[in-house]
Amino acid sequence: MSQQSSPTVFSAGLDIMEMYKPKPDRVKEFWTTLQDVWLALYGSSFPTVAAINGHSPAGGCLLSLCCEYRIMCPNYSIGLNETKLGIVAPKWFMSSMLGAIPYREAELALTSGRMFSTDEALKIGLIDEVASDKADAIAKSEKFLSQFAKIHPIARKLTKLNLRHSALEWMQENKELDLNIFISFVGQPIVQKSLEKYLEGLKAKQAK
Ligand SMILES: CC/C=C\CCC/C=C/C(=O)SCCNC(=O)CCNC(=O)[C@H](O)C(C)(C)COP(=O)(O)OP(=O)(O)OC[C@H]1O[C@@H](n2cnc3c(N)ncnc32)[C@H](O)[C@@H]1OP(=O)(O)O
Repeated sequence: MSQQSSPTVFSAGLDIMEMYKPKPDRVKEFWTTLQDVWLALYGSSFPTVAAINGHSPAGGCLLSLCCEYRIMCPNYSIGLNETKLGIVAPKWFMSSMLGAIPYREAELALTSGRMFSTDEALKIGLIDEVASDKADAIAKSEKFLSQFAKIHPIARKLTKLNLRHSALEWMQENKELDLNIFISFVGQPIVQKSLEKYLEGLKAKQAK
C-alpha cells in the first residue's frame, strides 16, 4: 500500500531541480533510480494499491499507476502533465497509463498534459474509488487487498506479471537506451528553457 504523510501532496513528481541544469555526476543515478523504482513497483508480485491523499502530478501519478488499484481523496489533482513542462512522458509512463485508461483518453490526456480532479479521474478510470479522507482511503485499500486472501497467490501473481510482462521486459532490456534518451533530451537548450519557465511559474504562484 502506497500513501504519503504530506497533508496535500501525494507526490509532486520528479524533482524538477534535478532536470534543470542537470549535474552530469547525478543525472545517471537520478534516472536509473526512477527506472528501478518503476521495475520494483510495477513488477511487484504482491497486490498493490495507492491511497492517493494529495496532488499527484507526473512522477506522482506514475507511482500510483504502478499499483493495481487507486483510491483517491476528494479535491486533489492527478495526471501525467509532462507536456505542460515542455517535456515528454517516456514510453513506460505512457504504457503505465494505458494499463488504466483507454487509448483515446490517454492520448488526449498525455498530449495536453491534462491534470484531472478526483471526480474527473474516477469518470475516466484513472482512479478506481474515491475515499472521504485518508483513514477511509486506508480502510478501502485494506478491503481491496483482503479480497486476494481467497485467490490462489501463485495464480494471482503469474496473472499479474504476465499482463505486465512486455512493458517490464522492454525496460529490463532497454535501461541504458532509456537513460541515454533522457540525458540527451533534458540537455537540449529548448527543454531547459521550458523547465526554467515552468519553475518561474511555480515560484510566481507561490509568491501570490
Ligand atoms: C525523454 C524523457 C524526458 C523527460 C521525462 C521526465 C519525466 C518527468 C516527470 C516529472 O515528475 S516532472 C515533475 C512534475 N511535477 C509538477 O509539475 C508539480 C509541480 N508542482 C505543483 O504543481 C505544486 O507545487 C504542488 C505539487 C501541487 C504543491 O502545491 P503547493 O501549493 O502545496 O506548493 P507550491 O506550489 O507552493 O510548491 C512548494 C515548493 O515546492 C517546489 N516544487 C513543487 N513541485 C516541485 C517539483 N516537482 N520539483 C521541484 N520543486 C518543486 C515549488 O517550486 C516550491 O518551491 P520553493 O518553496 O522553493 O519556492
